[in-house]
Amino acid sequence: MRIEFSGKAFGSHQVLGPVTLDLAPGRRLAVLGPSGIGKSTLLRIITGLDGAADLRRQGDTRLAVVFQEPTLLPWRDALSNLTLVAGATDAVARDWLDAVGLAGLENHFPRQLSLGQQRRLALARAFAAGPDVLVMDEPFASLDPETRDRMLTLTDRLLNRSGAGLLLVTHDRTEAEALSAAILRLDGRPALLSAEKRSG
Ligand SMILES: Nc1ncnc2c1ncn2[C@@H]1O[C@H](COP(=O)(O)OP(=O)(O)OP(=O)(O)O)[C@@H](O)[C@H]1O
Repeated sequence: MRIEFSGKAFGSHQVLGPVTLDLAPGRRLAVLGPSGIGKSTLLRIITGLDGAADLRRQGDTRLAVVFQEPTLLPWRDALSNLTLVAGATDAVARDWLDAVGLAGLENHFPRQLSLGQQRRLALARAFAAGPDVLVMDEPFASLDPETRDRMLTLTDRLLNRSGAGLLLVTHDRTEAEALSAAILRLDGRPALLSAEKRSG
């Protein structure tokens, strides 16, 4: 899917310049840039949570989004969080719960799960929706180093298993590298995306 728009302003503040971005299954991209540059704004436009006047989408690519906070339904158990929100069948939901190490916890409510388990549930939910591209907004921020490394390994494995592409927004280049994502820098005023040259 190609996403194109000529810019995004809030009032007189021109945050983003022209953007052209190609997303596809199997293609892994990471957007890096300083705080406040417009990374979340870019992601909100791509996922349709925010608008851009002349936004054009070519191609039909299903996106699933994982935010920094797990955003689960508190009054539904783990299984229902997948079947209701992702629209997965019971069998598909159980399979993804198993893949993230939550087998046996299908009937636990989010508050009965640790924060790490809640994040894995949110990841399972995203994959259970069968996306072509997984979109992640700072999903590993605020995790302790060990949990972060486990989540990175798990995400990499699930991306391989599903064949989905990735669009990751992060401050941290080691996360992009751990997921073998090509790095796009978002920088300048208004901000522009540019591919980072690989050295060596
Ligand atoms: N709804 C809004 N109304 C007005 N200004 C906004 C709005 N959303 C974002 N901005 C401004 O747009 C700029 C980019 O914000 P954005 O949250 O996209 O940055 P970011 O790169 O994601 O930052 P961080 O890495 O700190 O999360 C900021 O100057 C912010 O104040």
